[in-house]
Amino acid sequence: MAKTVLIVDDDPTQRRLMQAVCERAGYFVMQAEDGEKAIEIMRTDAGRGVSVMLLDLTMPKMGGIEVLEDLRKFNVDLPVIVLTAQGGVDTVVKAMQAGANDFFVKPASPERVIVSINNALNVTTLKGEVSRLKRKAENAMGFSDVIGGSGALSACIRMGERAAASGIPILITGESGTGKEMFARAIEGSSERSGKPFVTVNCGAIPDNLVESILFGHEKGAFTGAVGKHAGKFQEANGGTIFLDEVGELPLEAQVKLLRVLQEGEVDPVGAKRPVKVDVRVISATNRNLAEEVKAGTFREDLYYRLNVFPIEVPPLRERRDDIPALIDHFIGRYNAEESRDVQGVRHEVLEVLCAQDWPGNIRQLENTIFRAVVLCEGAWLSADDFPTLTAAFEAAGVAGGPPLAEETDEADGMPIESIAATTPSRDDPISVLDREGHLRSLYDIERDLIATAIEMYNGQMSEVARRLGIGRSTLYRKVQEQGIEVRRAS
Ligand SMILES: Nc1ncnc2c1ncn2[C@@H]1O[C@H](COP(=O)(O)OP(=O)(O)OP(=O)(O)O)[C@@H](O)[C@H]1O
Repeated sequence: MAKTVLIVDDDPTQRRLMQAVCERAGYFVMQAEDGEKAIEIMRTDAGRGVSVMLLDLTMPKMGGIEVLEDLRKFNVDLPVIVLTAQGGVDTVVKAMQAGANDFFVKPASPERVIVSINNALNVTTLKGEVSRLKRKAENAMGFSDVIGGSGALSACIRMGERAAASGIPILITGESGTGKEMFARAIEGSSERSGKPFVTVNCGAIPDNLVESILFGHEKGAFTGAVGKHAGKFQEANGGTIFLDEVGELPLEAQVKLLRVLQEGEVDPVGAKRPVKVDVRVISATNRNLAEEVKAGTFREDLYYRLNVFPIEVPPLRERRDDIPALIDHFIGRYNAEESRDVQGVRHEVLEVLCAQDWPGNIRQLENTIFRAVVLCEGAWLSADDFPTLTAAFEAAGVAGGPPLAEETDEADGMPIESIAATTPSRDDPISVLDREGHLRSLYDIERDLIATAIEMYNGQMSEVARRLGIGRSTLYRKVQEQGIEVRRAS
């Protein structure tokens, strides 16, 4: 999703110029004609969508420094880039002291403006990523780290929040990669055990003969190879939480011992004379049907009831497709930060195909797909070419790869532009409202054809195109960007 820039300037010409520069780089734009209006916007819901502010320092009524000071009282994080007519050191120092992130002296080149905005956004993303990793390292992740607001996920989050408020044993079920461990971490981070140890055990990955010693510990010499005393995962997790992933894979003997830990709150290290008291919250997870395992005799019924006191089922991604755009945005931000890349988002038509996939490997698969796409991407927006494993899906949807969006220009720059959309109709082929089977085409498709036709008819004169279509130029640029209408300079 494109980020939004709020332009605050009392000069309408400056605002229009900046708007054109930002929109050409793929940003959404909001405008405020004075400082008071800017503060008003930032205090509303619309302000929450703003990612960076371009702020003129010299304005009547409320100057830029005053705006900054006011803003920092309720929003310390928003990156603010100040514009000044005079490059006096004093003014710049004052602005930086008031919390500006960067400055430039007017008139600035479009490249300078965009580099400054991109840098500010990259710093925000990096800060977010650092704080997420810090929370993870400190076992203090919360439900705000769980991305997605679909109905299916929200219900799960509400359950998780309730469970976090008590010490009740939780069984998280769901397909592989749906985020079961992430939920377990969010539960611990939202509970009074936040910041305490969080120990993950993949029960399916431990050899049968070592399960007991790894979970419950052993004394020196308890068995051949036990050269030293070992505390085991439960003692390691003392005071915090143990996450037993794939709990259905535990051998029956270990299941008996686990039941004892849950009932008595103590572990029996192998070869030890006395049990050891532990205070551990148990969260277990499985992608198997444990009730079936109980019927088949491979999982103890008493342990099943003990673990399954508070079940939470994390739905597969295909049942919460509404979450896909936000997850993609999140992963683009993460991999931009990790790989020092500057990908802005996904082209609209590409996003549609991504949302339509079933993602059998769930969020893990989506995450890895975005990681690879960010590394492959050569432009600012992820295109079909960046998803080589989904070529067939893009072909079936009629989505072509193609070069990255070229920089647009308009009549103000004295350079005509021409637009070529995959579906651009010619002038002799008026836009049809019906498809080949005689059914109504979607509004989206008709609109895209109309815009492409208008750009072609009016030779890329964007003001004229916008006027003819009866929409603002910023809306026109946004639609061109969103609808993947390729725009390139005429030769
Ligand atoms: N809601 C979410 N928001 C952001 N990232 C998520 C979300 N859910 C899962 N992830 C990410 O997806 C990846 C897989 O998640 P996780 O390991 O929690 O899944 P799992 O269900 O425990 O998988 P498995 O069953 O294979 O162990 C992780 O990198 C995790 O950070």
